[in-house]
Amino acid sequence: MDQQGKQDAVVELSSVSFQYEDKVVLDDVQFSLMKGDFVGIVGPNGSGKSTLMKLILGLLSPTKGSVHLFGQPLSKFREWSRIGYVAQQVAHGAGGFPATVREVVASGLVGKIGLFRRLQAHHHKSVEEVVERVGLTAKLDQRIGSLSGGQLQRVFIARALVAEPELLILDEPTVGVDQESIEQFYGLLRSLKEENSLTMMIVSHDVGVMTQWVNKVACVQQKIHFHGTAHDFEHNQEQILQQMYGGSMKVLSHHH
Ligand SMILES: Nc1ncnc2c1ncn2[C@@H]1O[C@H](COP(=O)(O)OP(=O)(O)OP(=O)(O)O)[C@@H](O)[C@H]1O
Repeated sequence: MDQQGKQDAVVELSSVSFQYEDKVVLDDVQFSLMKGDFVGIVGPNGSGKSTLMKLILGLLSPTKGSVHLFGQPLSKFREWSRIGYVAQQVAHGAGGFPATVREVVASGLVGKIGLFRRLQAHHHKSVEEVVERVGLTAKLDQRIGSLSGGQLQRVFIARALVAEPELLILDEPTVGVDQESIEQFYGLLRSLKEENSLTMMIVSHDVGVMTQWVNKVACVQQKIHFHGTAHDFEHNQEQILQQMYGGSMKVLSHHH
């Protein structure tokens, strides 16, 4: 990659290997995420997708190779508020949790303003604006336990966005969300991405729907089996998925 290319890389993994004790999970992986990309990560269960994300989030360090975030090596990187993360949700896991939408979204500011500082008026305003943006103003002071799976997911997106990250990483965000809400959810992600010039990375098992919305796809199974445009993925997907899933996978495509 040339120098200009490197400067535009939000994430860059060079020859990265990772193993848990004696189990090799990622082997000599090259992966880059360029500014403005919306990348979908595809791979069978246990193929290393979450591990890849944890390496990018600095939760794990590579056994070999290097990770660069916004052009800086992982070991030096401190600007974690530039990265927003929406973790995998256990469907309706928030059931009895007593916090309100406002409180959960405000908790996304902790990394930026510190745990024990009080929220200022402009922080409250940011919370209200982002809640409005995800269409939940009417629920602002309701407990999250009373929300549907799709609404809850939007609360977690708002929490990740309130600190104004440049990179948003989503792990299986559509689990427990009904089909109609999934389409709306991707539509919302796309507009948020455009409005905020976000770079996004999403892991989803729902390959047929996800690949309709992203512009790049990376297929992970210990190695990166494919890393290219969603268009090229779509044209070669039978072959790519056959190679990764051994023929046990059928993809249902949705066209808009
Ligand atoms: N803390 C750990 N200690 C040991 N092995 C682990 C640990 N975490 C994950 N693994 C193993 O590493 C491999 C890759 O796991 P990873 O969670 O990255 O896969 P994944 O592609 O995200 O899977 P899924 O689609 O099921 O979420 C799996 O075989 C898993 O069992």
